Amino acid sequence: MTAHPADVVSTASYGAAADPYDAAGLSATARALYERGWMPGTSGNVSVRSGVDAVLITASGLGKGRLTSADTVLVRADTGAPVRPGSPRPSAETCIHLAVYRAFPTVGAVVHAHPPYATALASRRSRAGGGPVRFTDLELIKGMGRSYLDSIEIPLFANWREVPRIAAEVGEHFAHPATDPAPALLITHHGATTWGADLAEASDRLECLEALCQLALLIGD
Ligand SMILES: CSCCC(=O)C(=O)COP(=O)(O)O
Ligand SMILES: [Zn+2]
Repeated sequence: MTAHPADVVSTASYGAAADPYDAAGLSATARALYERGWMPGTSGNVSVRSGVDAVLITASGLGKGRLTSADTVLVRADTGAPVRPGSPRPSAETCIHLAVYRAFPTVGAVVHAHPPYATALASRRSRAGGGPVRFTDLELIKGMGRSYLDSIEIPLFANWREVPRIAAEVGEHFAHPATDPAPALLITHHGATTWGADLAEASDRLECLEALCQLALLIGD
C-alpha cells in the first residue's frame, strides 16, 4: 500500500499503543474506496484491531478521499471511548465495528462503505419484506471466505437513526451465529460492512460483495 505524502509527517504523532502503519493503512484504504466511489464525501469508516483491548478507527465526518494517518483514533474495544484525550471524534459507527470484533475474536479489520449495488440490493430486499440477502451458485461466493460453491446469506439490518441500536442488533444476531457465517452484513438504505483477518482481506470481501450484489441485480429474480 503506497503511503500518502501526508502520512509521512502525521504518523510521527502516534505513540506505541497504535502502530503507525495501521494508521497509514486505514487512511490509504479509505482513500482507495473513495476513489472507487464507495465512500462518497464523508461516508464510510475503516478500523483495525490494536492489541487485545483497543481498535484504531477512522475519525468521524471527514472527507474519505482526503484522509491521512492523523485522521484516525485509538478507541477502547469495550466502550468505544478514545484512549487519548484530545483525539479526533471517532466514527459515529464505531459501535458497529466493536460489535463485529466482539462476535469474532479472530477478526483483525472491519470496512464499512456505501457501495451503490450493495446499498441498492439491500434496500430492494428491505422493500420486499426484509430478511437476509442470499447468493446462490455464483463463483464469487468463494471470495467471501467460502472454499465451496453453494450459497451464502448476508444478514440485513434496519438503518435505525440511533446507530447503537443497529450495533445492538448486529451483536444479538452474531451472538448465535449460523454455522460458517458470512464475513459481511448489509444495512438497508445505507451500505455494507465486511471483515477479515486484515485490511486486505476485509477490502477484498467488500469488493466481492459489491460484485455479487451487482450480478444479482443484473440477473434479477
Ligand atoms: C455522509 S454518510 C453518514 C454517516 C455514515 O453512514 C458513515 O458511514 C460515515 O460516518 P463517520 O462518522 O464514520 O464519518
Ligand atoms: Zn455508513
